[in-house]
Amino acid sequence: MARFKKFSKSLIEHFLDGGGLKQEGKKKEREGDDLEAITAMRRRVFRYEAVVEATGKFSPKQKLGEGGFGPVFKGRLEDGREVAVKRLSVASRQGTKEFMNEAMLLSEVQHKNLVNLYGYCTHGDDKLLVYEYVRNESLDKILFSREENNWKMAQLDWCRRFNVIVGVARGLLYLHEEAHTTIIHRDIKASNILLDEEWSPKIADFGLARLFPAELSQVKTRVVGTNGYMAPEYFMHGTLSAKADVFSFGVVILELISGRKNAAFAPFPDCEARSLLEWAWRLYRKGQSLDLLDPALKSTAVAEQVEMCIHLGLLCVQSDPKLRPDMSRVVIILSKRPRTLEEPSKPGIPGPRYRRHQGAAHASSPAPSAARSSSSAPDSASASSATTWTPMTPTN
Ligand SMILES: Nc1ncnc2c1ncn2[C@@H]1O[C@H](COP(=O)(O)OP(=O)(O)OP(=O)(O)O)[C@@H](O)[C@H]1O
Repeated sequence: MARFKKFSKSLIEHFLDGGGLKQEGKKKEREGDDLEAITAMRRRVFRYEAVVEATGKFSPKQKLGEGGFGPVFKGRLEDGREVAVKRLSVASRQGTKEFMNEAMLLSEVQHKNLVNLYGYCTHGDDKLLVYEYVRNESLDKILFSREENNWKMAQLDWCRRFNVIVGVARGLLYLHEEAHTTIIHRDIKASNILLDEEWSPKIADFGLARLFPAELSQVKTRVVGTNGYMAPEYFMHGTLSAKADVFSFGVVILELISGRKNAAFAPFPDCEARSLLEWAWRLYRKGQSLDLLDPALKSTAVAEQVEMCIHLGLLCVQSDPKLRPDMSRVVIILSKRPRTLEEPSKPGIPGPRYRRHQGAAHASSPAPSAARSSSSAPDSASASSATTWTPMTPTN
């Protein structure tokens, strides 16, 4: 942890200084560390012209999508590698420091269930992140835009969906407990889970991730997140712990099983629930969990596994973060499939990308991410008529 802090700070200073090495007054050991780190970093710095060429001058035809930090373009580098280039929009108000933060985090963090950052570059106001291109793109496109993704949807049978659950769990465990420092993703959702050519999941978008001091169990911080996935304690009070990711992961499990988007859940005949989580909970209590199943999974589902995953999903989305399992327990549950699991308590109500307005300090003009977000009103169950809601800005 200490090493990473030192590493980050010195590299940010180096780049903000236009590359000048501040060697004066630094200890030899630190100089060695810095030089090693800078060399590693330089290897990852792309020429702007190379990125422009790879993406066909950021051709709209090569645009893969657009998130809170700006558009993402598909490209091919001179050496043949396919890449996804995230062009951070100037209007996103993300500063050079944050850009460096994401770039450094990702280049340090390597796991088969995390998207690999090949490199990055800056050019004037332009800041670009160059990622490996993940062939089957994001889970949300497959699950929630089925018509355009018919073929991919047909490939996403139960066995593959189960593997996605397991892979994302492993990726998150790595971030929370195994990486050189604890990293809370903060924005786990279907659009941040990419699927490779073998349908293996890779967690994307560490733009919201922050270094999280291992010695603290939780910190108070600004709230950033996405409609339908945010843990209630995080969006209501800004209380962030790894259990916020566990909550979002639970939402993803239930979306994968039902094929329904939590944020766009609309009650249907005979469904009294107002949200996907409530629906899953009610079915579970009636012993009818399997009714949650996406009809597209009927022929491939393994009933016992599906039931266990629904149970696990409900444990993850419990209102009280202390009751949610941590990711190491989640991975154990998924691999050992214990016969008995504790009863889940009522699910929490996920927050939108907005938070309760608590005075002038929180008032800010809508950030592009919030403005573009499909979220609209806060969840009715958690909103009071006297409450106003402020769009969240990206972390800075
Ligand atoms: N490495 C990648 N490989 C393939 N497709 C990608 C890659 N990265 C992003 N994409 C595609 O680009 C789209 C936009 O990605 P991005 O991460 O910017 O936004 P998002 O996750 O949808 O939203 P937000 O930034 O608000 O969280 C994704 O939905 C995904 O389909």
